[in-house]
Amino acid sequence: MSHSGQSRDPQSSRRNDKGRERNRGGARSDRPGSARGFSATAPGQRKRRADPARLTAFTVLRAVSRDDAYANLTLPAEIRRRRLDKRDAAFATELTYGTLRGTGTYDAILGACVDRPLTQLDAPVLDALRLGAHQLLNMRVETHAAVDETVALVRSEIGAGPSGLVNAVLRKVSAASLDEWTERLAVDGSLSGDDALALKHAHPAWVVRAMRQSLRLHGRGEELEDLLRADNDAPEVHLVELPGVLEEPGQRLRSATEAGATVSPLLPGAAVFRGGDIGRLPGTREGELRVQDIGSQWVTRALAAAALPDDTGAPGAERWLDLCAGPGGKAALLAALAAERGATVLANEPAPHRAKLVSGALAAVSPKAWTVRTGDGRTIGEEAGAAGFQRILVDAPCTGLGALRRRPEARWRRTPGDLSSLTALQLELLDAAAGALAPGGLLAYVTCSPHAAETVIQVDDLLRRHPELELLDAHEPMRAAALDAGVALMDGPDAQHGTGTAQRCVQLWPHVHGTDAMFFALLQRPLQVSGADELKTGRITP
Ligand SMILES: C[S@@+](CC[C@H](N)C(=O)[O-])C[C@H]1O[C@@H](n2cnc3c(N)ncnc32)[C@H](O)[C@@H]1O
Repeated sequence: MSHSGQSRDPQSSRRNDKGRERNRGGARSDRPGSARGFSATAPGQRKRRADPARLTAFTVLRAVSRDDAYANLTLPAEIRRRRLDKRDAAFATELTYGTLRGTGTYDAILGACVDRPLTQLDAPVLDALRLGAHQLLNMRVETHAAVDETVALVRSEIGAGPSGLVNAVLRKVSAASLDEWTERLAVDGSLSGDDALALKHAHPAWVVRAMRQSLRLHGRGEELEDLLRADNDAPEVHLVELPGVLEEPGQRLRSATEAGATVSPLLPGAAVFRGGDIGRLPGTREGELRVQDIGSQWVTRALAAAALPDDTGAPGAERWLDLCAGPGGKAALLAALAAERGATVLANEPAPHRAKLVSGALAAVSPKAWTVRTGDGRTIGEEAGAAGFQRILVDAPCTGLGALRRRPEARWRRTPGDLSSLTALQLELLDAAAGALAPGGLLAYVTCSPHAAETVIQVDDLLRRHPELELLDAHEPMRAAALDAGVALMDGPDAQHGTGTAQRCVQLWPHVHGTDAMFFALLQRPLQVSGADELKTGRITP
């Protein structure tokens, strides 16, 4: 298991108790298991104050396990509240994200070092142990610093009582490297195949199996470990300048590049930002320059780029629909693209607070181009009218297994049980969207999950229920929307080689495209639907 880039070579350099890196030179005193690596002072006499970065990480870990909080929202607020400087903020981020991503594996290791089931430990103690285990096994923190600082954290935040236990357990953890631990546990537990990979790469075994199945469907059966590794890397930050909203197009992207961003060779208007304060970039406050994964940008642009039949017979401007719009990332780009060609977008979202976010996201685009509806997407037929919508985006609620890099705790929160309610909702939303399509209209089905049940199987089921729909080759509009390097990704050595339905859909992957694992299928309603098809879909009764 590797987490962010800084933990690749744990022996090359180490961090001192403040998390500052220092060269270890030839000294081996802090090698795991070496008695000289530990503080000679008894836990009861050591320092009592926790350092701010670890305290920040611990506070977020507690919020995640106690309140089901989202680390990607809680951590920045906590960093601001404690006024951490840049280095402490980076250290706190790695501590928090790494600990959360690795939770399942660290729990397996801690389980082997504690003389009782982990469920019998107080939750704050368990969080502190996980934090210590991450420093020992996956960061370049000196062993004595990882143990002493975690014990200090426990003393100041929980009390002196458990500090002896935490000290003893972390010493046991430090006796082997992460690879040694995972090998030992795999042997002891007779783990093989996906279960062993799950432990090694810190993914739940059901997620590993789902990833394997999906990769196979898309002709990438050999790439499982590459994907699992990529899931444990910190994602790059991608930016988009909304098209058509500036008097001087490209102006916001230019200032972003002057501040260190690199223009993306994949898509127009996109850039990659590898560090710095995004909020300071001109245009972010106004929403003209937005943070958005390139995968999200790509599928949105592809829906806009896909060709409609020459004459749909529809009078007036095209009507587009974003059925599941909250919080509005794709809606903003879609509306900007719509405004450029005189089309309008109806952005629908049932949760009122998320609908507000959608309005906020759309604020940079001419208000003539969009409307927000707060309502259940399954009742969208009310808005479709006789003419229907020419382009519909169904960016459905899903397990989010394609965005594991961004939401470090998500993999341990999701369960296979979530799939049945989500796939049922996806099915109903797709039916509603199919019913709202104009003749010749296009329906883009997008998920931020590569799970077969939410993607290819869902599309196959949709085609069974709606035989009038045609599944188009989604690669075509992806090429049309892309710059040369993006086209090369669709066609070159990295192109996918799936079969059947999977072959006509696009599945993006973090380890191939550097994006979230976004799925994109494109379906079209024919200009004229036969009476037999209408009968089958129940749109007319015999
Ligand atoms: C994957 S997110 C959409 C992300 C969004 N398109 C973006 O790019 O910012 C799915 C959205 O579907 C919404 N949703 C949940 N149930 C829904 C329903 N019955 N009808 C329409 N949308 C629904 C959720 O509130 C959530 O905001």
